[in-house]
Amino acid sequence: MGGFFSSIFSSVFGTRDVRIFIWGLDGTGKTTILYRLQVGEVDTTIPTTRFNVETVAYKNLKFQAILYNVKYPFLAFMC
Ligand SMILES: Nc1nc2c(ncn2[C@@H]2O[C@H](COP(=O)(O)OP(=O)(O)OP(=O)(O)O)[C@@H](O)[C@H]2O)c(=O)[nH]1
Ligand SMILES: [Mg+2]
Repeated sequence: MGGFFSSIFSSVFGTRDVRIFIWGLDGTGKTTILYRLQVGEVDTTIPTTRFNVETVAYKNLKFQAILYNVKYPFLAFMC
């Protein structure tokens, strides 16, 4: 799934600066999507606790991504 979405992002966003919110259960490919855009192939990922925010530069696209693991209560995301 990570590979699929990284292809979609690169073709849709063009040159605009955007902020995206990616949410899903653990192990569903959220971090892989970003790493595929940043470094290409992805060997291993470290599970994210609650959420993390990353700035990604890919070709002429720069965006900020918030990765949120929905197994944690939403209030934990706000803290
Ligand atoms: N086969 C396959 N494996 C994938 C794909 N995307 C991710 N994975 C694998 O699924 C596992 C979990 O991917 P992550 O990107 O760490 O998942 P995550 O959603 O960030 O997980 P948390 O950080 O725990 O919330 C890794 O071993 C990835 O290599 C995909 O499109 N195809
Ligand atoms: Mg992750």
